[in-house]
Amino acid sequence: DEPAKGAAYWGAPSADGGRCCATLAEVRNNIDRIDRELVRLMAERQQYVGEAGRFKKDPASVGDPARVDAIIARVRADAAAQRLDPTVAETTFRAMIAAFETFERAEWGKRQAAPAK
Ligand SMILES: O=C(O)C(=O)C[C@]1(C(=O)O)C=C[C@@H](O)C=C1
Repeated sequence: DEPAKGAAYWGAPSADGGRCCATLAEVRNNIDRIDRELVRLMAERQQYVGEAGRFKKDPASVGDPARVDAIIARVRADAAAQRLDPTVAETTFRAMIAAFETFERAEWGKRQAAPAK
């Protein structure tokens, strides 16, 4: 694939300073690269979420709406500063945290069933 010579028609600079993308395959290669990084970071996040569960007295205490609100406020501000649509950021993080809460509750239950020696 040859790179596009000019900026994206919808505004400059586009992705990679207007150098990307001449083809849909080029767009998707970049999305795949970014997704691999996101998965790596989510795996690291999951380890800390599991740790957080050690400080909760029961599975019903796993969810902490005040903490979630604080995360969302920070994420929206960070998103705006980095030109990520804040609504995309909030929707993604709310879904991610909900999934991690389910994970954290399950881990809590596993620890009860098989406590560390
Ligand atoms: O900070 C915590 O207490 C967590 O358990 C982590 C986490 C998160 O995924 O960030 C998950 C559940 C809570 O609702 C709040 C935040």
